[in-house]
Amino acid sequence: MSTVSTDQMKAWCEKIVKGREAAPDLTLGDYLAAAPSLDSLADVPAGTVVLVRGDVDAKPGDKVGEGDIRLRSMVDTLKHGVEKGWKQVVFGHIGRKPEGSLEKVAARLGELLGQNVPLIKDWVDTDTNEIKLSAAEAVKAADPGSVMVLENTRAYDIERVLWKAKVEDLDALAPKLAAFANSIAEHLSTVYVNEAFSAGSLDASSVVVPAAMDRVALGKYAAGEFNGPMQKCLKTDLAVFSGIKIDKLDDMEAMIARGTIKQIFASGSLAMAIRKAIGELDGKPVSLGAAEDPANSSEPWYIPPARVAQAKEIVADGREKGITFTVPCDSVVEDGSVKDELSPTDQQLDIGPKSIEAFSQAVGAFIERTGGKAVAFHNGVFGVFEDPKFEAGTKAWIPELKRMKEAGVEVYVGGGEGGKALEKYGEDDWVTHCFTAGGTVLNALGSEPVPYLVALKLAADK
Ligand SMILES: Nc1ncnc2c1ncn2[C@@H]1O[C@H](COP(=O)(O)OP(=O)(O)O)[C@@H](O)[C@H]1O
Ligand SMILES: O=C(OP(=O)(O)O)[C@H](O)COP(=O)(O)O
Repeated sequence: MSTVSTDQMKAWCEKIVKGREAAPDLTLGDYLAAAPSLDSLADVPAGTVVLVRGDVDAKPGDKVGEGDIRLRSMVDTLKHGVEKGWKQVVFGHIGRKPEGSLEKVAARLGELLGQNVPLIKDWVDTDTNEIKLSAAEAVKAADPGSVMVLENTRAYDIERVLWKAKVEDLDALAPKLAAFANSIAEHLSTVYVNEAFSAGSLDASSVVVPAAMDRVALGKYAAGEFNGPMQKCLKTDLAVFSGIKIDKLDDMEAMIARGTIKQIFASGSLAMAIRKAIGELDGKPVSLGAAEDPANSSEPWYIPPARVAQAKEIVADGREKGITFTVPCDSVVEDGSVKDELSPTDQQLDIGPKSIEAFSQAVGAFIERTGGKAVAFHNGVFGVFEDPKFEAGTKAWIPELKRMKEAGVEVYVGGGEGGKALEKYGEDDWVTHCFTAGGTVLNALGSEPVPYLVALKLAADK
């Protein structure tokens, strides 16, 4: 059994927390080449306990097929383990809060696998961060070929301690994280599979537990997504960035640097930074309204001056490379009215009708220019689409994806809210492929490595 010392854990976590900074030259391809495949575990004998970090953040509906796409993504890997006679222990998070339960998820996994999938509710001693012996006994007593689920990892603080950790915090955190990982290795297993494609946060179950494992592997679904559709997206011609997370500008920069993008559509709240940048470059000042008022600096839609400066560099550099930028020219504000220019108190919550028309025309021009021989990647939503008052931009955009696909364009949709909008306003077959993950896809295509791939590489390199 592997045991990780506190110093080793500290060094491990430092690499995880630093991400790209720790290994600036590594690409997605390097991480994928390093991550062992499920087939590499062919010699693991029947009866072995195998940990599966699962993509269990799902809300199963009444029927199979509803709200369980991430659970279905795990079926091939889990069936493989059942056939091998492994005792598989699925663990992972549901939602952001500690209260979420995996009860429905375990039941739906049972339906998908055609076998009883029990939930082990109480499995970490919160004083010591070690595995409770009752949970270890339950796993030991399970039959070969069984599948169990451990209750929501985020119920325990240890799962979340790296989320906001800085390198200087690691002295205090390393002993606790080492205790957790070592206890899992001692009482559950040292064989670990990651089949949690969307779990891109710094959860201990994704990025720390591999430190104490003897064998690790990337699940079949995740490997297929990274090696298949993701590779197409790495060569996208058109990138659509939308939504509220302004740090997507970092990903835009990284994608542009890869050299294939010829056209960018920016929409939603984050597009305001690009719109202002274009205004400044072209001598036509643009107001961001409430989004540029420092009084709102703690709001998720606040756009700091540094982001406008970054957007200016992106646009100036992009134009030199021949990239065209399409951004909204009007906005829907809080009271539902449409404005070309925002007053200092207006908050932009959707794009207006002129912008909808402009994006549609730009899609037409893209299809004409490429003859449909192109790849398009879409991320995010064009407004607060959950509220009918602010859904028009997103609702009108989704059929444009269908239009592109029908013209021959390969259309990929990053999961997250963009995926939800496709579900709400379109059909699966309107696009070539919709990912089951939002953040992970942007990490893989953008500026930061996918944390769990970093951990699998570190484990494989041990
Ligand atoms: N002005 C806005 N434009 C777009 N989305 C917004 C805006 N204000 C708030 N949002 C919210 O941001 C979320 C989508 O943005 P984001 O989280 O960046 O997308 P994703 O989850 O696809 O990465 C949605 O819930 C949306 O309602
Ligand atoms: O829903 C998820 O990702 P997504 O919103 O990026 O698609 C994953 O469960 C990750 O969730 P997290 O962002 O709470 O770590």
